[in-house]
Amino acid sequence: MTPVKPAFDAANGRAATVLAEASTSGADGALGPSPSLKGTSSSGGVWAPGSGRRRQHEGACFLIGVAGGTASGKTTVVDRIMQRLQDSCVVMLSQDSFYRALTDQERATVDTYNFDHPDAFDTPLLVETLRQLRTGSAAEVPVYDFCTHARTTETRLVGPADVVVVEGILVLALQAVREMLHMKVYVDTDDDLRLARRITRDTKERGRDVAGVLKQYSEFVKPMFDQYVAPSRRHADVIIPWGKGDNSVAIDLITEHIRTKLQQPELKRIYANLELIPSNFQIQGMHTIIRDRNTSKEDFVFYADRLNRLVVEAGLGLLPFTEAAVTTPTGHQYNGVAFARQLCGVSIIRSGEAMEAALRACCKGIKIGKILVQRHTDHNDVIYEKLPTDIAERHVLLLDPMLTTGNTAVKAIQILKDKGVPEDRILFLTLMAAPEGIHKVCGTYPAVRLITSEVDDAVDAEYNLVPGVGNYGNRYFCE
Ligand SMILES: O=P(O)(O)OC[C@H]1O[C@H](OP(=O)(O)OP(=O)(O)O)[C@H](O)[C@@H]1O
Repeated sequence: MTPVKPAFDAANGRAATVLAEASTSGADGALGPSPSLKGTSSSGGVWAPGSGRRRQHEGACFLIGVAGGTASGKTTVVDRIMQRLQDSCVVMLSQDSFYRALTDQERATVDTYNFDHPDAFDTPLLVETLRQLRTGSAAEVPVYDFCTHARTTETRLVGPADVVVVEGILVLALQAVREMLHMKVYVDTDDDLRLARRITRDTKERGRDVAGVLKQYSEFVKPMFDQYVAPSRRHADVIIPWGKGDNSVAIDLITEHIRTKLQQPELKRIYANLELIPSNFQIQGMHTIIRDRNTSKEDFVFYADRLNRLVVEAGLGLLPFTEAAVTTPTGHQYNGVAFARQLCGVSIIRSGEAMEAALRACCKGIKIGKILVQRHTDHNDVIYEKLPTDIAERHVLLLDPMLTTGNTAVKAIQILKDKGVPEDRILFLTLMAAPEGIHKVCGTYPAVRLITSEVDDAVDAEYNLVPGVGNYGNRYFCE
């Protein structure tokens, strides 16, 4: 195992140089690489500029995949992204590092070996490496020797990192890799331009002749591009048109998105459908009171109601609106918006009913249905439900102050879906949520929006929130 050297010195612009090395030694759109032309594995397509600096953001890291055809400009795009993220710890991985070692037979006929096919890569190892980096750990990356077409005995330790950028022709084409990525980028460059660049690069930098480049291009690179790389474009979140000049607008948008994500709490980075109400001392103070075992029932209800109101208002703020202009008493026009109609609430019995007053206070005369489900069973045990008959036509504010394992919420949401409510019309409102519950709800229903005022630490062995609030229903209704 060899720790990656902190090769990045952004201040003097070494980034581009190191990336170029990585690219040269890699087999991007490999043309049945001639060993002597592939260089050594010294850079191995692994670049870890951030390894010499401390992570700026704790927790899981943000994974970006950059795909595109051979000579499309992937490494330049990665270079630009990394240069703009100098204040974070960024690691670049090349898919080329994960080439499978050739068998003796494949090595004997290496000129006809298809380096552009998915089978050429050790995808399970790449996925496992990404999984480790994604959870905020370091990972050992294989070092591929392009002369012998085998892995060396060395590995390189990379990460932990705030951001990992993995580039390669097939990173969006391989489903298992794609599913690891938080952001998928495709570099879209005209085919003729790519071929021209490829010929120039391989003849000037790798000593090939034009006929050889064209032969391999037509036999392997182009067919694999058509079959795998080009179709993977549809999986991209961002497609960057990349021609002769840099597309700095696209790079700005991508890096701003990454910056935003890095500043967000870890769960918010993972789930776009999670809405965390921005914390302040008022909110923390109210949570402090309701979580205190010595708080009286009267105070518990008072401050829980205040928090409920905040969560309800935050949920209402996510509903669609229409433009509306009104005239003020002094005759001036005010250009505003009109609320969405067709709402209803659904409370999960019993604690969810404690949020009804807050919803009624915000939405006069709103219809509120009820659901009671059995907690912690493998079955969808609906014990009771009473829902508005036209619920499928409404936006639904689902109320429950505590999200623990997420079992109850998932069952309640499934009931709403079974009644015909589209997922994207369901807002789940809660005061406090455990990470387990957030994973369960946001992961199971990516279009349902989950709004919470605080994220708790965990769930204990008795299925209580940690630190939690105790038995919310008892404290609100009984004690
Ligand atoms: O995410 P889960 O692990 O499913 O747990 C969450 C459920 O637990 C609480 O109800 P509780 O069992 O305390 O019942 P109550 O509301 O009737 O008091 C809470 O109000 C949720 O309904």
